[in-house]
Amino acid sequence: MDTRIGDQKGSPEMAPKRVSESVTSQTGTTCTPARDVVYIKVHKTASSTLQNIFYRFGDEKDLTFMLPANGFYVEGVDKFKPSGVLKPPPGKQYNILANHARFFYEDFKKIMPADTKFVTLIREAASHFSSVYSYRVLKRLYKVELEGFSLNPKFYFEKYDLNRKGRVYGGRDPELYDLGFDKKDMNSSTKVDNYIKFLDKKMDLVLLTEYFFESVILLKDLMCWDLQTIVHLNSKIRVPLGKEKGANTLQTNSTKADALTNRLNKWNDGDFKMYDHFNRTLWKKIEAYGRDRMESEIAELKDLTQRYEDECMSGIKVRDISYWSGPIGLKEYVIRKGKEQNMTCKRLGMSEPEFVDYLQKKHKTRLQG
Ligand SMILES: Nc1ncnc2c1ncn2[C@@H]1O[C@H](COP(=O)(O)OS(=O)(=O)O)[C@@H](OP(=O)(O)O)[C@H]1O
Repeated sequence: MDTRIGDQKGSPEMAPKRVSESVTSQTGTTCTPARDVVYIKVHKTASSTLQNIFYRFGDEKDLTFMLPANGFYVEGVDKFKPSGVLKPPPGKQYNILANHARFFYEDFKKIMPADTKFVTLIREAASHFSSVYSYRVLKRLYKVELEGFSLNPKFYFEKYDLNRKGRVYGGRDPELYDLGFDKKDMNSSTKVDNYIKFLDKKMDLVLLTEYFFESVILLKDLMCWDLQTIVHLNSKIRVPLGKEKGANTLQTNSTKADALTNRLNKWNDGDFKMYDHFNRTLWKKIEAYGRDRMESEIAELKDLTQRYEDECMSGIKVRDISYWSGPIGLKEYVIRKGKEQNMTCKRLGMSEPEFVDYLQKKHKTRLQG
């Protein structure tokens, strides 16, 4: 396999493969890379790390993204709002949705090509909730720190959140909410169970944050992609700033932390159940894929990623987001001098806001013909 870190403008052997080119796997089977995908980007699940993979793939191949007309969110709280997204260029159909959007299966199914794959990424419930609580500074909404909230979540939820309407939500079972489940039904275990069954039927793959490497290898297999496509650098890694270090984050290795985790899991019992279900299905898929094969591909992916990082990046910087999200920053990458025009490096190093802005501009240029 040619793993040179190329630039689209470089010599032919360095150019990324055309979409229609087939890929031969290590087991010798041949397939044609899929290019139509709806990725439901659930908040705080490492979703930006995964999004960068879809963005790079689609941008390299000049595919058509379903992009918000403004900002990062595909609008629609109860139903999809077509006016909130940029239209496809004349004669084109959308290929990829990889922005935050609630899961409106029927609407997306109608607009996307027939062979579209549906995928999502979810995270273990308690650490997810704690990440959401910190990032969205939910102590401002609930007027209490995470620990206090966890002692009586129903009270705070019903007082401050139940009747609020909005795309962004962190009250109870936020992952199920992003995946389209109605927050008023969170109390019904039958409805939760049925919704998990529905997701199981509609999703071609549910990735798990905690097994990110295994998950992206399965994604590669589902999409018939090569290893380069799933190289990734981690995005939105929180860096505490100032003296509030550690506030509202889930500490590990203490009885107090275990008790908090248990309370958060209990409160988010829908997300907990959903994770448990898809944890089992993921491991079945890993077994079917072959553990040895999985391990060796993960090792190869890690090596390759390290090569990309060494060749493209000279270090990291911290984007201060304390103006809205409390005293935290997000880790971002600094492109090595001389690599600024190398599209492979540029795409890999772009943060979500930079990439969305770049894709929106590119899309609008295509709309003008
Ligand atoms: N590869 C990989 N594996 C495991 N965890 C990872 C990975 N990449 C990012 N992260 C963690 O994901 C959190 C950010 O999630 P998102 O990118 O979904 O955030 S956002 O919704 O787009 O704001 C954030 O978690 P918290 O620090 O707990 O908030 C990141 O540290």
